[in-house]
Amino acid sequence: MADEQDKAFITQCLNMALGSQTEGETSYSNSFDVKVGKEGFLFIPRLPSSYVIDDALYQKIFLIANAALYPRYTVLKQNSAYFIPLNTEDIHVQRALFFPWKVGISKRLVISDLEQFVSAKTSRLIPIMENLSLDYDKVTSMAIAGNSGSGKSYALTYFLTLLKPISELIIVDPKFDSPSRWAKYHQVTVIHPKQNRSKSDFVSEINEALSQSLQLIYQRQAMLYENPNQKFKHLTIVIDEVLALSEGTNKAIKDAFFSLLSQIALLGRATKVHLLLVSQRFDYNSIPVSVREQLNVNIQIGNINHKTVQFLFPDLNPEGIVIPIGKGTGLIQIIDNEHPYQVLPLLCPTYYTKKGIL
Ligand SMILES: Nc1ncnc2c1ncn2[C@@H]1O[C@H](COP(=O)(O)OP(=O)(O)OP(=O)(O)O)[C@@H](O)[C@H]1O
Repeated sequence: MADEQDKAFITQCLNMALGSQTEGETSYSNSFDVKVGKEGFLFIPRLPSSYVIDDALYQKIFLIANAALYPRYTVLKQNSAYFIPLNTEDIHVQRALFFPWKVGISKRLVISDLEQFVSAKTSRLIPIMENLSLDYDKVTSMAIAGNSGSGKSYALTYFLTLLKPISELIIVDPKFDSPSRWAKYHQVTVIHPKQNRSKSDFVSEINEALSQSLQLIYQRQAMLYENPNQKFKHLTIVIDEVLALSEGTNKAIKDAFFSLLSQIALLGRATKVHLLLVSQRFDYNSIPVSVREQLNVNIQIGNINHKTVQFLFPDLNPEGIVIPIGKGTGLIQIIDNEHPYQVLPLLCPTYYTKKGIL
């Protein structure tokens, strides 16, 4: 019954708003039909039609439906028209445009005591929103981007706290700020700049740590060669403000830094060595393209527009995605076998913790 209501509602919205896009044709003239399923809805054009079935039509339907179905469903933005074949012999209606959705809208997690939350957690999943969790066994590299004040450090502290029980951590903190304080409190290794040392010296120290991690990858690869079922403990290399490392650094040292990052991003997957990178933006100055291509959790917080999403979501036109208002909000994309291709509105968790750690 609910499906019938949703179908009637979507059909009505499309009839009224599509107008010029379908050359004035509507479902009343039998020019298209709508079908609702669990995973999304179908727009079934009746061909031949006087309108063109192309990306522009697909995006227009997305815009109309996503706004009309908010907050009942979140229609998942696709980069281009999503065609599916239909199981019929009738050539006029053998294809449909598919609009996948998630029931409801993204909801923020609010955690009243972060330490207690972490110690009470039994599964290895990392909760991100009320209906979204991350399986760390299935991802290798993560990136958090956002303008100043958007909530990157706050989100990073959350991830550090949740990762600590499941992963060894090496933290690089060029700003000598909250990650260093967090690391001191939790007795975790941290590399930060020191007063009497130069910038290049600092990046060399990071390269040393990256090189050791790469050695670990090689050792683990050799172990996997002997026993493919070998299990390893996660190791995460966390780098805050990556952009700060490449600016004003001696070229040879910067090149070595980029090369080490690339190798770790490429080879870390099977050997459970991860990168967690934070930066205002991820242009080609901050990380090599090959690292960007390996990222499988992309988080952009703060301002969301064509310009800000161009590095982490190069194919995405954010138009029509409802971005929640508030601190630590934006977009998230998880690329693994479990989640279909999707970019979701994100609200980073809000948590409370013992005073003085942040
Ligand atoms: N998810 C959230 N829930 C509640 N408050 C948040 C959230 N995210 C950020 N904030 C608040 O917003 C403020 C700014 O966040 P934060 O310092 O993490 O920004 P930033 O992106 O790291 O900025 P900068 O690059 O200048 O360091 C913080 O004081 C924090 O309390």
